[in-house]
Amino acid sequence: MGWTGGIGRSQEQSEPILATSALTRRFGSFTAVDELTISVAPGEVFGLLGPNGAGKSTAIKMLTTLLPPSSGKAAIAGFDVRQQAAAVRRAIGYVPQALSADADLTGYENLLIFAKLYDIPAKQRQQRIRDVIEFMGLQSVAHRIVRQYSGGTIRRLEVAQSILHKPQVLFLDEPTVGLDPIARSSVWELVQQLRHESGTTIVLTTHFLEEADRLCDRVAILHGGKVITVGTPAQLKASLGENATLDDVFIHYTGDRLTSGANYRETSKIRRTAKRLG
Ligand SMILES: Nc1ncnc2c1ncn2[C@@H]1O[C@H](COP(=O)(O)OP(=O)(O)OP(=O)(O)O)[C@@H](O)[C@H]1O
Repeated sequence: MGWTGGIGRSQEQSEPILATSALTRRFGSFTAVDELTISVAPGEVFGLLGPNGAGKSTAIKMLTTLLPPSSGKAAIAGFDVRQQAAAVRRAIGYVPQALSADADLTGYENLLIFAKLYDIPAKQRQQRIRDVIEFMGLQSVAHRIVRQYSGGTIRRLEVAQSILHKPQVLFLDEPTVGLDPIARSSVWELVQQLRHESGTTIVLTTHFLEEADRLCDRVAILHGGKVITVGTPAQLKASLGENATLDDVFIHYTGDRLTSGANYRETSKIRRTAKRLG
């Protein structure tokens, strides 16, 4: 069986695979995520967009069980992120903004560590790793140390690590930050391939609105921790008028420009990531 054989998504399923209700996270008196209510259908590619500090990463951290909510609810694959965190972790994959592969190991060795972390039975590990290496097109580099990889290849390895256990929902937190345009488009091709061939539901954040427009079935725009609008890119653009772009929609709702004139925080993040990814 190849990589895509066993994920078992039921396209017809009408229940959302991810649903939140008034999900809130406060840090002291500051509310980073404010009553977030969204629902994502199985197989959807859902984008969380918003200016720096809008609450995207905090929302993803709550959904991936890394940060407890202050109030509200979230369920993934029917499991509550608070009460059933272990089951949620088995149902999800997560590629964080920070580098999650060890540069001093080979791609294969990194995958082996993740296979053990995910508790994939020893008898299945080799085959599962081989399948995922093939699926991600990592055959020619699997036995080289990660330090020698290009930024785009590191991201492919990180996605490979995160889907070894065949998650139903994959979270990608700014997967293309710091990558050049060619590497970026190879990561986005991969997202499309994952979605089409394995039916994985994908929740991503990105600063590239054109890419969100091309890839996402629906996007939610966050501002000040709140969802200010949600819809398909086509619906959101049409609501502003003919020839509107997702950039126009973004500026309309947030008064902010996302893709140019990066502020200090954004610039330092891009540089940090670019440095890490070489
Ligand atoms: N541990 C923390 N303690 C205090 N404040 C925090 C903490 N984590 C995040 N925040 C604040 O919460 C707000 C939302 O941060 P978050 O990282 O979720 O935003 P974001 O939309 O992901 O931004 P970016 O695009 O820059 O990653 C920011 O104002 C941030 O400073």
